[in-house]
Amino acid sequence: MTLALGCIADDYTGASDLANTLTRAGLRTVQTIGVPADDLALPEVDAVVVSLKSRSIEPGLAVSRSRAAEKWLRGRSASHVLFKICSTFDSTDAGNIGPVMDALRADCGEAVVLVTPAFPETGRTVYQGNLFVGAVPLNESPLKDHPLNPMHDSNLVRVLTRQSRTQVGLVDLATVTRGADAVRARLAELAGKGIGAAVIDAVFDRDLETISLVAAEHRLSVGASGIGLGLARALVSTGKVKPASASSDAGAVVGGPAACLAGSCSQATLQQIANAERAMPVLHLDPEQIVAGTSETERALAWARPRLADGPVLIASSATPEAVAAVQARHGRDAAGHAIEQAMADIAEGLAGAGVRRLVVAGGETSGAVVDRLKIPGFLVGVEIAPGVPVLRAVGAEKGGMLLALKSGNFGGPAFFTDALRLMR
Ligand SMILES: Nc1ncnc2c1ncn2[C@@H]1O[C@H](COP(=O)(O)OP(=O)(O)OP(=O)(O)O)[C@@H](O)[C@H]1O
Ligand SMILES: O=C(O)[C@@H](O)C(=O)CO
Repeated sequence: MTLALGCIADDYTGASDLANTLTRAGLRTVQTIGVPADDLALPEVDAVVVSLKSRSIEPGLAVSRSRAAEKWLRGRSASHVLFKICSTFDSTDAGNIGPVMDALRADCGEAVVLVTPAFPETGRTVYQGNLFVGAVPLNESPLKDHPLNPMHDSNLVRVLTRQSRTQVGLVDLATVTRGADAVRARLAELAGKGIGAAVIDAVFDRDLETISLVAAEHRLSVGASGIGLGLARALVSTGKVKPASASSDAGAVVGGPAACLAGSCSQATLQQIANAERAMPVLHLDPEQIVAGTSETERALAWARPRLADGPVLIASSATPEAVAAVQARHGRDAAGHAIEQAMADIAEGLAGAGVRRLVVAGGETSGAVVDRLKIPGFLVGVEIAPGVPVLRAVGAEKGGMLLALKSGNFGGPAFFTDALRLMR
């Protein structure tokens, strides 16, 4: 396999967002869960997105897993590797964006790494190094209340400086607007000063196209699906990849029972759950019971099993920022998050055992726990449900053919769950 583009994603929903973007731009793309095992049969593709669950783990572990993924991708001739992070730069001052970037930069000998989480299609833009979510700076957006990585600073030069060993510079919008040569000159200037990473402004897709023409000449970039789109377009426009048409359907019909699981506590997901109440039975889990280790999982499965024959069900742990803060105050942020993720994985396993073959999951960490438990090694990308969320068809012997949708917390319209199930036939 010879790859035109290698990608390492720090969570599974982000990986499917990127795989969707690359597929839509004409790259044959597969999403793998972790570094693929030698015996996993992969189709001939232009891009592989290796999904890691490395956004909120201990930085040393995030670094070692990312390096292993990079080694695998470079071993398949990927001259450029995109480290896919969240378009809202989800991370803490300890990492993991900076430490992973530093390690991958050292491995590939890059002088200065281009960094931009801009993804205009979903309202993420960067100006003067400040990340905006829609009309508001990151620190005023709902991300200030994220259960695992609350974001309190919109200035990415500052945020990345706190995480990285290298100095961080800025390529501003005025430079990007002057074109690729101006960006090259600015990067050379930064590299000359020993600055190893540059946050780059981008407001429109055309800015990302300019940035990506330059990024494609480098070995490494860090960003979200916006730069992924730019890189894909650069590969197609320079003739390095012959564009493939995106598949127009999700493949063979799977049928059978369907279910939705929500562990995301984002405003978007809370609204989508409220909307789903009108379309399907919804069970709200009790986080206190989960953390206390009682039989909340069995209660959920006993509730779901008799209902599955009548149509889809939704099981949610999602709660308001105030309720999340109360649970975290009592049990600790990581302990609560981990216990709830594992409960979701238990429930997913039980649902699959009850015959569910179509599963929608909301939340990156939640999706990671579920997909790991189901032991799915990778996905082919089907139709797009909403920007950044495709229908995924599992590959591999055990769960092959099963359909999933892994929704990033903030993505999708109010009717996301019913939209997804309509396309997952
Ligand atoms: N009621 C709750 N109280 C406390 N923590 C919760 C509750 N429900 C879910 N969680 C935890 O909150 C975290 C949500 O993270 P997750 O990545 O799944 O969603 P997200 O951050 O909205 O999605 P994304 O990363 O795709 O943007 C998980 O660790 C989950 O277990
Ligand atoms: O970039 C995004 O916003 C998403 O793909 C994501 O990573 C959310 O977890």
